[in-house]
Amino acid sequence: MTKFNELGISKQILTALEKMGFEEATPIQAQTIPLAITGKDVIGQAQTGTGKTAAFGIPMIEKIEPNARKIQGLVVAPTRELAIQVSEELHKLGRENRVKTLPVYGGQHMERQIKALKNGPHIVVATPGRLLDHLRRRTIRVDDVRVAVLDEADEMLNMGFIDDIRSILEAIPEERQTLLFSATMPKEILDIAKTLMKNPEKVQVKSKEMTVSNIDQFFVEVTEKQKFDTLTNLLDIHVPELAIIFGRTKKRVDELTEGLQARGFRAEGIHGDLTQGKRTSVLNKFKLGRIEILVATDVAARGLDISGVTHVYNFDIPQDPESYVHRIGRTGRAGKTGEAISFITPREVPHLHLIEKVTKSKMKRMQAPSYDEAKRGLQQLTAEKIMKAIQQSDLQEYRETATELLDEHDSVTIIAAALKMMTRERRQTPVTLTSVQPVSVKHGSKNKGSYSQRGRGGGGDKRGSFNRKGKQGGRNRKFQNKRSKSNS
Ligand SMILES: Nc1ncnc2c1ncn2[C@@H]1O[C@H](COP(=O)(O)OP(=O)(O)OP(=O)(O)O)[C@@H](O)[C@H]1O
Ligand SMILES: [Mg+2]
Repeated sequence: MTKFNELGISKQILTALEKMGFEEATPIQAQTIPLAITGKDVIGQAQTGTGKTAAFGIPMIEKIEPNARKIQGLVVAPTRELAIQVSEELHKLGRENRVKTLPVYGGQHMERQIKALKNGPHIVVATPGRLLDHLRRRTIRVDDVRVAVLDEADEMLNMGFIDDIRSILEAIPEERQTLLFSATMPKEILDIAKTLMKNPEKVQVKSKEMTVSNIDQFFVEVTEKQKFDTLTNLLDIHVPELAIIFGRTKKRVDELTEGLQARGFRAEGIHGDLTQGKRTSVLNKFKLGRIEILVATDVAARGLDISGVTHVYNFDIPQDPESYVHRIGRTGRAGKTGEAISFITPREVPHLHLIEKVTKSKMKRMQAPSYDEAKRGLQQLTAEKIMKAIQQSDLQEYRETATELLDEHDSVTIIAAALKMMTRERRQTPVTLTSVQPVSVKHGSKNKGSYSQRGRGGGGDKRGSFNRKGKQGGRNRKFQNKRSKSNS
């Protein structure tokens, strides 16, 4: 257990941390902050949701000279939503120092962005494509950048981004400090990383598993055709506060979203083909709880920190074990608990074992629930609504009719009828999705079954004590626990 004031952090940031409700440093923060404050290049690897943002954010803010209206810190992140989130967290950390942060990402108005850049931000958090655009147009100057961070570093150094990242880093003066963070760091990516840094120190908060121990991991074996009904059954039984459902493709996400909406769930989809306005509004609705289900491609797999996500469903199992680690890491953050449920078709069983092997974790088998179990789950929900009405509403004007009904039938019959009327029969809306091919372990690689172009991930970290004032989410815990136990 490390206090922040033992880490050589300045007074203003300590005040900011206090205001954010952070009481103790997490292990990755305790181990990387003092090192990075001395100016060393650091590669930091620790499990999802363990505070890597502040681990690089605090040393970066320490290096900012607020009186100089120049970009002194640059963070590169793989998605727009993550850039926005990281920028917000850095803003909170740097508030007492009057550090200005700006997210810069694609899909935003170029002119507006250029104007904001002229306002003199100290830190820019950018997605690679848009950042390169600005560098080419000379609308961003990185000559004064002292600290550069690659968040989700293994993703940023992967095939899709590596050339952009090289160009970006080449534009920054060589005296810079470079910090790389991620929950996963496959060996070959680590080798590339070292070529971009100066004698980096690798800090790996070790643990047995790559995944977070307070996420309960399950798999359900289902045929492709059974997947959707199984999903809605599970949702009715689990009653997530907020859930993320990952689908393999954009089309899949669209179809899943429509299907869930047709069955009466408050669900919306997010993927790369939507306009930025739509992406932002869907994510905001989800954060506010106006929708309870976010259906997503891997665009939402990394870094996003949304409190209240109690369940992650892999409707389609991901190709890469790393992707599995990041996806399920959208729950069980900052010491909270969560559940991850992966759907596996019979042909994908070997792939399941590969993921388990690489991540060094185990998924427990969960039986696909029956429709009757799901209906009981739904009835419980209706029962909760009735209990709430008893507690919260004035029922006086309904009493007369109620008494009349009781003259005709016994109370159980009347309540059963009321429950039936208030409970939606999901299966009355049939939904058929376009089938997708099962994921397969690719043979002929030295890795005993490699997956896509990436390599194997390394270890993870140990979750340390994680104290934060604030609420633990979850609605109607009592009912939920009872139900999930009987079904998992
Ligand atoms: N010392 C702390 N005490 C309490 N809460 C913290 C602390 N540090 C960070 N947090 C909170 O924990 C949550 C997770 O942090 P963060 O998003 O930085 O995790 P991460 O390690 O980057 O995860 P990922 O690998 O998914 O990107 C955030 O809500 C953050 O504000
Ligand atoms: Mg992160």
